[in-house]
Amino acid sequence: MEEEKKSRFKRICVFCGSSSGKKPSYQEAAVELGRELVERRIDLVYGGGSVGLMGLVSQAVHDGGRHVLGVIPRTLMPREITGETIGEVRAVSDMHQRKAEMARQADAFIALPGGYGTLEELLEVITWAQLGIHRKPVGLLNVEGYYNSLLSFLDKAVDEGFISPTARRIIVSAPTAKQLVRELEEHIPEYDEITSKLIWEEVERLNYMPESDVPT
Ligand SMILES: C/C(=C\CNc1ncnc2c1ncn2[C@@H]1O[C@H](COP(=O)(O)O)[C@@H](O)[C@H]1O)CO
Repeated sequence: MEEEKKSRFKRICVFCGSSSGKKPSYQEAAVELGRELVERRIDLVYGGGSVGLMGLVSQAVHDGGRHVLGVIPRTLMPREITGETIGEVRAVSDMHQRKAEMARQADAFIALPGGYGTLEELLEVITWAQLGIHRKPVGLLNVEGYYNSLLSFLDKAVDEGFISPTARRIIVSAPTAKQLVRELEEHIPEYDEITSKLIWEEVERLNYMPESDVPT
C-alpha cells in the first residue's frame, strides 16, 4: 500500500481562471492540483464559486474529503455571477478584504492559468513576499508553458534592474501539480536584508497577515 504523503502546509490558496481556458490541459491541471492537495492532506482556500477552473479545483478537493473555504465579496455572491460555492463560504465586504483573508488563511499560494484576476492576485502576494509582509511560498503552475512569457518578462525586469535576483526567486514554477507541490514543500524563502527588518505593525493590527506557523 502506498504511504500517504505528509505536507508542511495545512492549507493552500489557489488563484485561477474564472474561465476554463481553451485547452483541456488547463482543466486537467486544475483537477490534478486538487487531487494532489487531497493526497497530501492539504485544505483549500480560493475565491469561491464554481465558475471555470475555480469550480474544477474546488470540486476535486471537496470530493477528496478535504476542507474547502471560499472567500467571496458580497457583490459577487449571487449565484448567477459566480455559481454555487461548495464547502465553507466566507463573505467579505470587498475585493481587498478577500485577498487579505485568502492570504491570511493560507500557508502557501499557487496560481493556475487565469486572466487579469489571477495575475493581480499572484502579483500582489509576490509583492507582499518581496516586502516581507509574509514568508509563504508562491508557486506558478506553468501548464504547457502558459506563463512562459510572464516568466521571460520577469527575467527582463531583473536584467534591467527593476527586480532583484532574490525577489525573482520568490516564484517557484513547474509544469505539473505534482512537481510544483513537491518543490514548494522544499522551498526555503530568501529575504533581502532591508525588507527583513521592516515591521508591519499596521498589517498585524488589521490582522491581515499573521506569520504562518508553517516550519521553513
Ligand atoms: C464577473 C465575472 C466573473 C465572476 N466570477 C468570479 N467569481 C469568483 N471569483 C472571481 C471571479 N472573477 C474573478 N475572481 C477572482 O479572480 C481570480 C479569477 O480571475 P480571472 O480574471 O478569471 O483570472 C480568482 O482567483 C478569483 O479569486 C465575469 O468575468
